Amino acid sequence: MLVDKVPDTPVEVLVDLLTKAKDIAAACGSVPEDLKIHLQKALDMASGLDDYLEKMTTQESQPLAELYKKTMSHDWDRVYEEGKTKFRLPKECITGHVEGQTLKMLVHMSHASRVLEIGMFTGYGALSMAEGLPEDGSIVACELEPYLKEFAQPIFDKSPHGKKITVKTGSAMDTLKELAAAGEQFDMVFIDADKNNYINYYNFIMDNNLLRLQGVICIDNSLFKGKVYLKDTTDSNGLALREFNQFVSDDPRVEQVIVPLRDGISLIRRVSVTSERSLAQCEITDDEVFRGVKGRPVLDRMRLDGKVAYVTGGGQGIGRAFAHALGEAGAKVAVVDLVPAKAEAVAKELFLKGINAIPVSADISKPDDVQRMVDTVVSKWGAIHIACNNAGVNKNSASEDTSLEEWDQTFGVNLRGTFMCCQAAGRVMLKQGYGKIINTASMASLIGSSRGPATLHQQYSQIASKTACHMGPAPNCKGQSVKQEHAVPHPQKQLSYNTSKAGVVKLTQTLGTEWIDRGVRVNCISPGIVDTPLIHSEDLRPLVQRWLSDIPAGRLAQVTDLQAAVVYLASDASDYMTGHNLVIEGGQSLW
Ligand SMILES: C[S@@+](CC[C@H](N)C(=O)[O-])C[C@H]1O[C@@H](n2cnc3c(N)ncnc32)[C@H](O)[C@@H]1O
Repeated sequence: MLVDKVPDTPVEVLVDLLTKAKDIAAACGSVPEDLKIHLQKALDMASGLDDYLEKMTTQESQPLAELYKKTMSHDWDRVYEEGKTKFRLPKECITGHVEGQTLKMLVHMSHASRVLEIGMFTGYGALSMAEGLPEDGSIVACELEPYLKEFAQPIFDKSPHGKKITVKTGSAMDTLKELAAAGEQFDMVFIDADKNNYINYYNFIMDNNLLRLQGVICIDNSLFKGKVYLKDTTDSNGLALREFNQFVSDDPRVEQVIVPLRDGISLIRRVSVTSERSLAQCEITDDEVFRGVKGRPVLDRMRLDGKVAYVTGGGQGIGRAFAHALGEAGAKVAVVDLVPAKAEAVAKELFLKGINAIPVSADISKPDDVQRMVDTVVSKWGAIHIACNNAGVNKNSASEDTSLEEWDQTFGVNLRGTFMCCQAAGRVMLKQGYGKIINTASMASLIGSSRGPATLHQQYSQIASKTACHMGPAPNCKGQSVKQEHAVPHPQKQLSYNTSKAGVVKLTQTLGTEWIDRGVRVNCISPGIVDTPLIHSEDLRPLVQRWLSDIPAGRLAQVTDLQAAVVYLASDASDYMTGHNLVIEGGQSLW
């Protein structure tokens, strides 16, 4: 702790008072030794706290360290005397390391993507929060003094996170009015400016819905050196904060806690509008639309916390994306793949992200492997709530040349294998009285091949015969709905694949209706052409242009385009959906 500092927090005031008391005691011969020892212990206790917090808090980034140094070494009195700032700004205004890290973590933990700061000073808090934001997150920082924007900007520019910060100079209240008029909303608001206006900022934010549902307001200096609770306080800022804290504590729209970190940080959370206190004040239709089903707003109903899932073909491509999506939504995930190393690699990725995951190797065309997979998951986690049957193979050949071997192999995995997985997982789910099965079908279930000019057709047949891949759907063919004279040649000839995927849809529809009354929903996802490394091979590159011309969305699907669908179908939000084929193909099947 800096001894020459003006005491700025309750602990610093305490240290100051204890130091003075200790010095007096030391100078006075009649003070009992015990009292001196206790004074020293109290001083050690108080003076050690901030240093310890400082040391144990994750080190600040280089740009933040630079910003702190630049702020502390700047001659703020001179700046004021030269008329560059309207007010004399004490360098102690800065939030600093521990508080900056706290703000950054709050941004992270609240999953905020839009932040509002009222009172930026040299931007330490703004940059700390920016570091906690996702790449496309943003902060609006309000600051009265234009000089401070110029001061902070060069360091913002050095940080990869600086571009997330927009500084609005001028009166914060004017900026708030501007933001409200533009319909802006924020996930987190940090109020750290003129203390006597806190109550006005707070009320304006709440009354104009500048704070999102489930948003958080953080208030700096809410203990104001202890003056908020000391009886002899006459300081106008201390009194303003005291009144503010009381006002928030009585406000039925929110709940709050004051964390005694540094000079106090209040955390204020909008409570659900469905709280009895709030409801008493207005007339509303009090039903599940208003309150949410079981009190859960729609996005919460897509959470999968506590659920157990497996994903076959989880070692790469679509299956890997599904495994990540289900895990991110809260499920434990068994990553199943034919190739043990692939299952292990993806399970490891999930584990690194804090998701409980296990690898399972299984060939889903083999009944014993399928049963072992299901038994492994049940013995590990006691249930299967989500069965994601995604593994598949794709082979290409002209129908007149398709061998029975190719047909059987394709059906063995895509249809027979998917059936075996549905049956084995379904038996567990029927016993549980609950389950979500999501099969991967394909756009191929909807559309068929069309013929182009012979030369192109032959050329593409050769190229496309190399598109066979083990997992997930591969490129498909022209929609039946398109008249032949407009048809653009589509090269892939994959009768067995198309037919097997049409079978997956029928399997899904049949199981989906047969099992729904026992709590098991069965749906499938039909992806269009998915952008995989395979598609970018030299051989296949010429085909991509042709495919693109048939996709209204103007691009191939990314595996991430499919992730929300699997989470939705795995969640309670889709409980009334069964036997459905959810087609995600950028509109291709409609052209
Ligand atoms: C305590 S400092 C902010 C510290 C800052 N949050 C940080 O992270 O270091 C308060 C800032 O609020 C600004 N301020 C005071 N009154 C204001 C107002 N009415 N509108 C906008 N900014 C204001 C001051 O110029 C000062 O820079």
